[in-house]
Amino acid sequence: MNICVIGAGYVGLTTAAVLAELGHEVNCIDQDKHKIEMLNNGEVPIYEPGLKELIYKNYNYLTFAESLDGYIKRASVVIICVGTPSWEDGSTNLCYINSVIDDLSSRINSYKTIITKSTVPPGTNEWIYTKLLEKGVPPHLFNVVSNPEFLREGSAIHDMFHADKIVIGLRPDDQQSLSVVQEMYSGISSPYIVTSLNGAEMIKYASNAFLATKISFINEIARICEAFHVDVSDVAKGLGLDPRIGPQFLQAGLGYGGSCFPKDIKSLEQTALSKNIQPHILRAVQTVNDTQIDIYIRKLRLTLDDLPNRKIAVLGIAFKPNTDDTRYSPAERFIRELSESGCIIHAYDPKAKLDDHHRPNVIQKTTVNEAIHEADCVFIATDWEEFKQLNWSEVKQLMKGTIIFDARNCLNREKVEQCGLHYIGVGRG
Ligand SMILES: NC(=O)C1=CN([C@@H]2O[C@H](COP(=O)(O)OP(=O)(O)OC[C@H]3O[C@@H](n4cnc5c(N)ncnc54)[C@H](O)[C@@H]3O)[C@@H](O)[C@H]2O)C=CC1
Ligand SMILES: O=C(O)[C@H]1O[C@H](OP(=O)(O)OP(=O)(O)OC[C@H]2O[C@@H](n3ccc(=O)[nH]c3=O)[C@H](O)[C@@H]2O)[C@H](O)[C@@H](O)[C@@H]1O
Repeated sequence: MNICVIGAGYVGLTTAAVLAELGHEVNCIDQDKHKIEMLNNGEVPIYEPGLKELIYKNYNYLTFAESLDGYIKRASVVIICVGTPSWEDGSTNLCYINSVIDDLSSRINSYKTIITKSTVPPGTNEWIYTKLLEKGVPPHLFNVVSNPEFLREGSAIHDMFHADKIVIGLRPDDQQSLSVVQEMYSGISSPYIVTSLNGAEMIKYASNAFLATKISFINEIARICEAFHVDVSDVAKGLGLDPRIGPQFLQAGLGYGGSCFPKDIKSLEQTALSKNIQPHILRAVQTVNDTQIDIYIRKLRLTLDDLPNRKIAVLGIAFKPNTDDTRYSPAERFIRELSESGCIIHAYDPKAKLDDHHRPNVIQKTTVNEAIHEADCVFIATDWEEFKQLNWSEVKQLMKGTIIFDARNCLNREKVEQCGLHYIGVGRG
């Protein structure tokens, strides 16, 4: 098949590379000139494990361009993967989707299956269909399909090849799109969930909201555990063995971040409010998440006297391990809030860079040892494997103080304490 993927971000690039690997000819379009130049020069603008290799392997089946011109004509399938950020009030800003519809409408001259992979609120795909009709695209030349994406950054390629489901939302009279999508994904043996356009959009939001709820739930439980000197990791283990609950997404920590959970939960909240439905759970999930960092700053103040004159090594800047993505990263927010105390912060991350708007007392170091050197406290803000594998005797030698603050509960407490260091975790008594 000839497929046009619009948007060369985390989702668009992964989709393009995976579809090329499945044997399709894929044209990936992005309005960002710099990204396209990089891709055409053999560079990949984001860090995602295995992505560079998959793109190189399929270079002959992939093209990268700034404009849809020429590519739409050839494509039978168009996949929209542009960003859907939040407006100030939390509702979804559909300006990028809107501009794609404008770009597409004047170029559709033969039948296209238009698939939306971007996360969009219920009703958006119906609106896309109507908008294309209003712009004069004849109904026999297109159909609109909702195919939300469930990949996680850091394991995006694996998640796409081994998706636990492929969700397809169709218009009621659409008889042809399901077989088009099945042909496109042939090679991926995941179960299909076929529903309406609105149904597919809701499945995506409900999934992210449920996962975020699990995280805020365990973070609230961690607060209670702390007060009763109980280790929340034991509680999570006990909870997770119940098959009705499951073990995943019960890791207490600094709270959830990233480009999706924060915006998608806000968007679903606004969607509910637009229909006069009070989303009590969604509000509580956000309240817990928004206050999680404050708890750990307060704890740090209690643990270290004279915080303004201390040096803190913060390990981790990305919102989670195995990515360079810092969008809504709890680690970056923690660094920003902690820096207001005046203490010196030496930050380190294997892949992510601090943004340019930090105070002068925040310095990014290029190795973990440089960050730790002479530190009063080491604060684990992102659970990278590199931090879990640290040699704690060597860390002790390099540090000035002895406090290891494990804000992701990812370290082996005994190993840390055996080296004469003082371990503090999240909700671990
Ligand atoms: N990042 C993730 O892990 C996941 C993201 N999603 C959803 O997928 C969508 C995309 O997310 P990301 O890939 O993270 O975004 P991103 O911000 O990394 O990439 C979006 C790309 O679209 C391009 N773009 C915007 N308007 C355009 C236009 N009119 N024509 C051509 N290119 C245009 C931008 O230049 C950018 O490169 C969002 O709706 C997000 O919620 C869904 C599942 C996972
Ligand atoms: O819609 C999206 O964009 C994607 O959002 C998440 O994927 P992602 O944001 O890449 O990362 P997650 O692994 O879900 O982690 C999100 C945040 O929650 C935090 N988290 C996760 C799990 C946990 O137990 N505890 C916890 O604090 C992570 O540190 C991170 O900050 C979902 O897991 C994907 O299914 C979805 O496709």
